[in-house]
This record gives sequence, structure tokens and C-alpha cells, in this order.
Amino acid sequence: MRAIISVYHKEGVEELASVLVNLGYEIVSSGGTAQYLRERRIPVTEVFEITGFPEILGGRVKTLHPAIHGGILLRDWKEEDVKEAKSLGIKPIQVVVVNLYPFEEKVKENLEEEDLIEFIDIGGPTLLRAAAKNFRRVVVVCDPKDYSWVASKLKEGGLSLEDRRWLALKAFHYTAYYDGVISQKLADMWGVEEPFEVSAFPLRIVGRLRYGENPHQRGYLAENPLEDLGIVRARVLQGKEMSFNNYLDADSAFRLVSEFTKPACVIVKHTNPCGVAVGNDLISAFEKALSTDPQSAFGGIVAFNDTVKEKLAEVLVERFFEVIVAPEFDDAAIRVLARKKNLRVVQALGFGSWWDIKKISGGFLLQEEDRTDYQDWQVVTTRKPSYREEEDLKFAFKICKYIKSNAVVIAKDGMTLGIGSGNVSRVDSVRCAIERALRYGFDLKGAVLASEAFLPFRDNVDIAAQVGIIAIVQPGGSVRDREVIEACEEKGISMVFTKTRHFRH
Ligand SMILES: NC(=O)c1ncn([C@@H]2O[C@H](COP(=O)(O)O)[C@@H](O)[C@H]2O)c1NC=O
Repeated sequence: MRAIISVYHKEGVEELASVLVNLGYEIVSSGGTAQYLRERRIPVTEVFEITGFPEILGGRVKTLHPAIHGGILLRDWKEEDVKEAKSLGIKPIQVVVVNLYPFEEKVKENLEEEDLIEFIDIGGPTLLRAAAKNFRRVVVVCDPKDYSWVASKLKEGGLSLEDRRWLALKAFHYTAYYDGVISQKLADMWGVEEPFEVSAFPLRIVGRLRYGENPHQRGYLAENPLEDLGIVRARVLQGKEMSFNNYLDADSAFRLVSEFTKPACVIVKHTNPCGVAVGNDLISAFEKALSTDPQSAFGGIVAFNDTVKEKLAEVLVERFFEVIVAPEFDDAAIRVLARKKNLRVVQALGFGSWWDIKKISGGFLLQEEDRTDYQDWQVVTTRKPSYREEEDLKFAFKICKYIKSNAVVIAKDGMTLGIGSGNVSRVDSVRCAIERALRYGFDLKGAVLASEAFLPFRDNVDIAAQVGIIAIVQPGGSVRDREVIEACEEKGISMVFTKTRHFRH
């Protein structure tokens, strides 16, 4: 009986190897693995002793030989295969243990192309795929985490067909993932943005969540190995385990808050912001954001774009929130937040840019992320917005990008006064935003309004005018733009067209 062992990460392989030796297997290994095993007094045959061929091209070709692959792929239940192998002196291999060159780890080291390419393993995936293909006869081990149970089963008399299938599946997943990382990294490096007809998008499952969006749904957390930032890699400094919905909301909140340069706070419920503000410091930004809609903010996710310090932490622990996200928390703030042991405190880094992938039945929709604020900023009315109004218009329009359509934001002095989200009619979102603002006693005279998509009718302007809105920003582009602009002229409202729409479904 033969086992081939060719591993990059060698730790722990000696235990599996010695079990194999005790069971009467001949261990066949590539150079480095053979040396490692010999140093641990495990008898080993080098690949070249079987192939009669040395490792060549600096290790680019080690195990790629018919004596190895014939030994793995041979179907011993087929007479022709057995005869053919015998006539060529090929001995069957029953166990294949491989782990691959660490391409993914090396990606993080920012190597030059020439050096990185050398970490593309060719012989290893070939061994794994051959062994996985011949799962009926061959045991394939691609992950050191499996050494121990495989060794136990071998000692107990061998692995079942079910075990071999599971290991084969794992090997195919690992090699596919490995190639996915290579192809995405090379696409990045070479600036190829247009997807091919087939995709090899790699996902690394890094955690099982308590459940998905609801307790009856399974849920997992998965990283994109080609990104090194993002909420998926955030550090949970304290609190209950992050849930599926916490990740979604924290992502939405932290993405939006990261868009601001001034100290900012965003409070999110079910991915929609329910209060956003910028201020001279984070405390004032928080207080302003909270006052937009304190009722909805209860149990919300709060994000900041700067270090959370003790005084802010004292204010935060006064209320019930699910998650606090920020790029940094100082030690004193951490001590204060620790008083609320369930509160999740999450330190998040920035964001990279990747495809936005949405699931639809039977497939997916892929799009670039919405990273543009506006392409144009054109005042289309006689009345021009003042500097303060223009700042508020930009602030409100930015927020629209993160609100489920139809999105309407009413803002003044760097804070949201009313937000209308997720309504199926735009005018309902306008009404919601106004109704919420009035409910909390805001005077909307001199406030501005932003709409993420064009205003299709003048009714939106008429309603806004009734409460004293002074300026409106929207993409424009409706067949009734003229009518809408005329309504603004009539009411003395400034209107800005951005030519950029921010639908969010
Ligand atoms: N070229 C080959 O024929 C080949 N065969 C196996 N390998 C890899 O070489 C590594 C082990 O090499 P060594 O035993 O020399 O340290 C393993 O990660 C294995 O996946 C190869 N290396 C790269 O392709």
C-alpha cells in the first residue's frame, strides 16, 4: 500500500504518516516533505525514486508524473486498468495527503508578480483532483484539521465510502477556491474588470452565525479573501455574538458614516438610517442624530467615523442600542461600555470596493457598488441655494444613497429632521419624512429635501412648500421636470439636479 504525502505546511503530518507506516503503507513524498519526515524518523521514499525523474525547474515539476497519477487514478475494479498499470510498473496509491502553496497568504504580502506567481501550486491541486476523482478507492486529505480523525479511521480498518466522498468534495471545494483566489487576484492585478462568462468568485466561510435573518434560517459569515477591509473583518471588542442582521445593519451604518469627513453619527434600523448628523464633535453628532427619531433609534445600530472616547461612551450607555461601530475606541470608553455587557462594541476598518452581488431566484445580479455622489450639480431654478442650504443638500443627498427606495431626506444644519424610506410611492416618502419631523417638533422652515430619484410630479414640491422647505435636490430626468421646476419657481424653492440616481432596493 502506498500513500503520497506532499505538504507545504508540514506541522502535524508526522502523526498521520506514522499511523500509515504502522499500518504497512509506503510513504512517498516530494523533497521538502521527505526531509521533514526523515528528520522525524519516518521511513519515506522520494518521488524521484519512483518516477526515475528528479524535481525540475526549481520545484515547478515534482509529482507530475504518470507513475504517481496513474497510481492514484487507476480503477482497481477495471481489469484493463489493472493490467495496464501492471505492465507499466505502476503501483496503486490509496492515500493522498496534500496542502497547497499558500497563494492566499502571499497575496497579503504584496509580492511582485514574478514572485507571487511561484506560489501558484500546480502539482498539488493535480494530486488532490486526481485523488478526489478516484474517491471510490482513494482517501484524499487536503486539510490538516482532518489528520486526526482520518488517522483514527484508518486504524479502525479504513474509511467508508461516505467518508471518502466527503473528503473528495472537500478537496474539490478547496482546489476550486484556490483557483478562485488566483483568478480574482490576477484580474485585480491586471486590471481586468469585465467579468468572464463564468465566474470563480471565492468565498471563505469564517463563521457560523446563530441563525440567518430569522431563527429558522441557517446563517454563515463569509469573507472575500481578496479584500482586506470591511465589516466582515471588524473586531468585536465586547458584547453578544454579532448576528446576521447586526452585520447587515453595521455595514450599512458604517459605510454611510465613513462617507463624512466632519465628525458624524449614523443610527440604523433594519439597514435604513433613522438619524444622521455631523457636528463639531461626535457627542453633538450623536445627539443630533438621535433627536431625528428617538423612538426608531431604540435598539438601533450606531456608527461613528472617529474614535469613541469616555464622555461619548457615558452618553451611549444611557440608552439601549444593539451595536456601536467605530474605527477606534479608547481604553476609558471601553471600560464604560463594558458596563453594558450585551452591547456589541465593534471596531471596524474601512472599505474596499467590490462587486455588489444580489441573489435572485435561480441566479444572481451583479453590479458595481454605488460609489458616486453626483455627476452634476446644476441649479435649475431662479433662486439659488445659499451656502448653508447647499451643504445640507449635499449632506441629505449622500444619505439617500443608503436608504431603501423611495428615499426622501429632510435636513437642516447637518442633521436629518425626517427620513422617508422604503415607501412604494415617492410622495408617501415625502409625507413620511415630514410627518416624522413634525412628530418630533422640528420646524421645517428653511430645511432642505433630497430625493434619491426624480420627482415625477409637482405634488412633492407642493407638499414640501407647505411646511417651509426651501431647497430640493434630485437627479432630474422626468418628463415632467418643467412642471416640477415651475412649482419650485412658484413657491420660491431652489432646486438642484444631480443627474445621478441612487436607487437602493
Ligand atoms: N510541481 C509539482 O509537481 C508539485 N507537486 C506537489 N507540489 C506541492 O509541493 C508542496 C510540497 O513540496 P515539498 O515536499 O518539496 O516541500 C505541496 O504544497 C504540494 O502541493 C508541487 N508544487 C507545485 O506545483
